[in-house]
Amino acid sequence: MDAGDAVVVAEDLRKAYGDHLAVDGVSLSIRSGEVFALIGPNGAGKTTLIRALTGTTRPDSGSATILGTGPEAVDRDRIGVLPQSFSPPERLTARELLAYYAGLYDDAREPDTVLREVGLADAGNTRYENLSGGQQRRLCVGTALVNDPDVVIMDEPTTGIDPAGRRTVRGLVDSLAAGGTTVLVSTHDMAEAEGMADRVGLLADGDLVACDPPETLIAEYAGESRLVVETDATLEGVDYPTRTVAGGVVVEGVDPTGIGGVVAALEERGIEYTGIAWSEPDLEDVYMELAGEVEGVRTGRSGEVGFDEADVGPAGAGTGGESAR
Ligand SMILES: Nc1ncnc2c1ncn2[C@@H]1O[C@H](COP(=O)(O)OP(=O)(O)OP(=O)(O)O)[C@@H](O)[C@H]1O
Repeated sequence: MDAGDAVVVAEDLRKAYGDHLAVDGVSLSIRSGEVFALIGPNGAGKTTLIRALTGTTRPDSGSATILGTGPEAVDRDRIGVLPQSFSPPERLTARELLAYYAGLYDDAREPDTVLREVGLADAGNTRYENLSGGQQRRLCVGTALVNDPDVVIMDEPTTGIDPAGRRTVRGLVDSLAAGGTTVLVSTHDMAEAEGMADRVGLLADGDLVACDPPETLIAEYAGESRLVVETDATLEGVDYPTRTVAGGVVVEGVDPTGIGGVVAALEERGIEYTGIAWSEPDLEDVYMELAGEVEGVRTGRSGEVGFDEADVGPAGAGTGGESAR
């Protein structure tokens, strides 16, 4: 990447709380107009990294740069930030609240335009405290966009927002990026990250363990598309490698044209099954491959990760007591 093109830059950022290293020497560079999604387990360091990048926490070492300057010196008119925890004045209506934040900038957008964008056109006169949790979060997203920023940094913008609202936010991010805005978001929604981001960075234990376009990560870490047969039986005589997981058998290396052959083999051998599911590798598989074991360690249940999560994941990921890494 051309260094001059970089809009948000972390260089060897490090931040510890006591003896816990929350961010352990992270370097990344987000270019102009790029949508970058940060993913990773709870406590991985996403918020700490975002706070260091936006100047709300001081890193112990390393540097953060936004639009060519330190976060404390960046032109506030050019940046929109949505923190993970954000408590705006509760007694203001949605419209008043956007007008209040708009008033903090030299140049700002019409509150009603922003209300429409975040799907709150009908809630302009409702006090913040009387909005639902998801509506409040939508409004908070709006406050980050009210100054028409060049760089938008949002920590879990869609947490608490319903599926249709998530699509709205995703559409917003798409149109921001189409207009040249640089966007950094953190999210626990893998489909959202995969769908909206040009690049995804996965943080685990304060380390940026992977950072690439979603399709590159999927090709590298997510394994093959696979067929999951829900059965108690073992599958003999199927022309593909299989592995038994909780609740069924994963048939690997089948392409869609091979599904019929597998079903025929099951019928021929009288193998009972309750369902068959086809699964394409996706970013959730990447997550489970690179960070899935964290949950097993935390819960003391390594190797017992649920069927939906790891068992339908890449070959060898989190099943049968194997390490996910
Ligand atoms: N102000 C703080 N004081 C002490 N420890 C902190 C503080 N902020 C964060 N931590 C610790 O730093 C680590 C990283 O936390 P952080 O909030 O950055 O994680 P995260 O990836 O954003 O998690 P989540 O997905 O749950 O939001 C955690 O172990 C957390 O307990």
